[in-house]
Amino acid sequence: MQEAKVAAILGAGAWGTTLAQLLRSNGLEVRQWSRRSETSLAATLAEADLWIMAVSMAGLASVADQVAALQLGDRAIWVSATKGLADLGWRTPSQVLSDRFPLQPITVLSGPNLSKEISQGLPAATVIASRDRHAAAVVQQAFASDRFRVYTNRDPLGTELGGALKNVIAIAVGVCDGLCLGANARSALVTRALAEILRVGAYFGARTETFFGLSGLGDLLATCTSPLSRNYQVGFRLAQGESLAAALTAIAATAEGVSTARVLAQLASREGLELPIAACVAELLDNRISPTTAIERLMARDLKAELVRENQNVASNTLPLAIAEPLAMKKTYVLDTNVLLHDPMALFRFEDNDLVIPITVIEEIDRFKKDLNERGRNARQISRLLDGFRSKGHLIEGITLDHGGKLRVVMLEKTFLEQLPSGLIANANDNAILAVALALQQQNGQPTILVTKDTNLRIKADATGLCAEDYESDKIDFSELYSGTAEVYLAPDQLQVFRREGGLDLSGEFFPNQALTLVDETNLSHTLLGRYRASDRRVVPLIQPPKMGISRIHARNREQQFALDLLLDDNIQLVTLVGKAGTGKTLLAVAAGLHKVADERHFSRLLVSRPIFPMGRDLGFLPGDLQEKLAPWMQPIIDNLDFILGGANNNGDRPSNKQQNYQDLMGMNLLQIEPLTYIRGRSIPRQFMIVDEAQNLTPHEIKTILTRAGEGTKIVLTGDAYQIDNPYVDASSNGLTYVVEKFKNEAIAGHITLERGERSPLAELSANLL
Ligand SMILES: NC(=O)C1=CN([C@@H]2O[C@H](COP(=O)(O)OP(=O)(O)OC[C@H]3O[C@@H](n4cnc5c(N)ncnc54)[C@H](OP(=O)(O)O)[C@@H]3O)[C@@H](O)[C@H]2O)C=CC1
Ligand SMILES: O=C(CO)COP(=O)(O)O
Repeated sequence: MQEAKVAAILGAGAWGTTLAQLLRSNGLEVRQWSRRSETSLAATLAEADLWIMAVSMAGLASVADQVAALQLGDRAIWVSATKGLADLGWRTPSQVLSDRFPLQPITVLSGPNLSKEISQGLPAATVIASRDRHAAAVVQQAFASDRFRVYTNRDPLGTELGGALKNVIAIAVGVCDGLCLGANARSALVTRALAEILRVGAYFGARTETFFGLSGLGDLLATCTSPLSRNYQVGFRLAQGESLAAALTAIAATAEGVSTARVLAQLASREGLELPIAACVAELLDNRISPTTAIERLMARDLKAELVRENQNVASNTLPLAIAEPLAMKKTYVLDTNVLLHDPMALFRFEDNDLVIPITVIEEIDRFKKDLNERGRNARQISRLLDGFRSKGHLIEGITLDHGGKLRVVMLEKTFLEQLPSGLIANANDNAILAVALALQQQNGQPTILVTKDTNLRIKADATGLCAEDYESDKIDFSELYSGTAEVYLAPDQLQVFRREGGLDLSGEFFPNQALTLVDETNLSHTLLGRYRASDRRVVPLIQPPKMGISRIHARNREQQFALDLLLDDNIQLVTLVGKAGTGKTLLAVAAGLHKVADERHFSRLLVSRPIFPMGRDLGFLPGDLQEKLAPWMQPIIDNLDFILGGANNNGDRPSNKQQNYQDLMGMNLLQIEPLTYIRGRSIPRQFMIVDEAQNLTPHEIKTILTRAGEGTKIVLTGDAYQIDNPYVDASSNGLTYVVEKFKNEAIAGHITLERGERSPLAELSANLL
């Protein structure tokens, strides 16, 4: 990971100065600029790794324009630290930046961060939000310290809306406190405000859960409960009878809630959004109502239920009360072809929102339906599902799905295409789908979101002002993937009990079969290894491999010991091993499989398989019979078998009869190596089955494999989420990552992430650096 060394901060107010202090104490070189500085903007930004925007919203667009005019390249990562909303087009600060710097990585920094407390060295936490994981990690690293805890998330929009909207609410709470209305009134105001914030979030298509994190609820609480907040102070002073001008002069700093309230009032009236608190604050600020009238107006609103969708069996009812109401706003999701080809069941994954399939998507799906691969099968499944829906009504008029949402197929009208911005070719399928979504956005009273796995289409949508999302229903955050291991600190006598009695009762939350390193808390170099047994909440010792090793292979590090333990336990029917090249995952799995089949005879056969995805450019037509054609793809497995059966040492020395050995096993029907293509439709009883390179499979494909497991079969999935050759999955949406998370609570499954490379120093270095 690239490390940030130089940061340029634009804005020399309270926040910019505090951010500079945080970065300097982490050893970064920091340059700060404001419109009054003597140093030039160009000199401040030149060669900096981070460009941090910390000017008030009022100056953000003009400062961004000045930076863009300098044309300094797109290497630096932007960090947007401003909290506000632009009055033109309701753009958030990072959107204003991305309009001008479309090629640069953009991150958002936001959280409960009253600058005064942070500059005094008091502890605080914040969020770095970005769609660009790498950029978020670099910025996280630059700011994180033992007094400033930095989290990341992938919802910059929700993160920024939380930060902008809480300023308005802080003004309202300041008024409430200034009028001495008490704690009950303040709590009611903050709670109802959360509903209002969520409503805005739903309108823009932000993620609901973001508003319950640090940048949402966290910042709302900090700003509404601390007199340090300038926005709160403005409200408090208004309640004391001061004019807005006098209040702003007195605080002598930015109170973003003033302009944000006006922007929200405009949004509410133009888009028909119910934002009573923001509307009242705006009227108060413009001196159209008094503080007392503002409060009276809020209290005199129509009586209504707190929970709008009571007694409906929908997911939102499991969420806190205040959020149910904003979720009542339905959205229209327009689905791209690649979403349905990736997951035909996507049709059922949008709760009670409305779904639209542009006719172009149907035509594209039709083109794939004869394919003999996964994509073809999914295309056929979509066609069958849509055909089945026809019995419920006309797809063009819309049919109601079981969850309550409407599904309709929308024809492409000429007028839709005419509305596309010039420069977008009307006869491209992507643009036709975009045109339908844009037209619906204009016709619809509800938020419209284009869902596509195509990054470029999402960028085009963004450029045309349409909200676009990746399809993430089966996505797992890879950076937070369950590792399968944990450390437990114990007293020396507890370690003795574990050793003496062959186990130890353990309190605490662990996953079934989680590998535990028991650390002596008085001597950290003294450790014992065990595995958590969930049935009786005990940690038990690992299975000891024979002295000769497993098929002569010995574990070389702790992670490999954990992996072998899972591989050797016959009660564990599913093992997942994730690790980069050279960590030994495939070798261990093959060694354990051979041992179980040939030595212990516990399984009737070792079946090793891998999906066929060429690495790099395809070789084209290959001569020979099936085995010969498959040889290049199966060679990595054969290399592992060579190594084990030939008893090769680490210098690569091997006896000359090695090839004979694995072919002997195949002749005896103890070993079978075959591509995954041949697995579908079969039942696989009493076999030790290894699926190598499982990161190239979709969740749906993995399901097909796991459901083939017959009586007494053990399945081992191995892979490296950073080496994906399948264009339809990524580190977070591939089947291997998906299975790790889905099975982590199951007693018949175990997982280990292997981090340490053991192949060679060069292999290890390459896997880390490249
Ligand atoms: N203070 C805090 O605790 C936090 C603040 N924030 C956010 O950070 C942003 C900045 O806040 P903060 O530093 O506290 O505010 P200050 O009022 O202390 O400073 C504002 C900064 O913005 C600059 N600025 C204001 N208007 C313009 C303009 N029209 N053109 C160019 N520059 C301009 C000012 O320049 P000059 O110095 O020349 O006047 C100054 O550098 C706000 O959006 C705020 O919500 C976020 C988290 C915490
Ligand atoms: O954003 C802030 C705290 O997170 C600062 O709030 P004020 O701008 O109201 O002081």
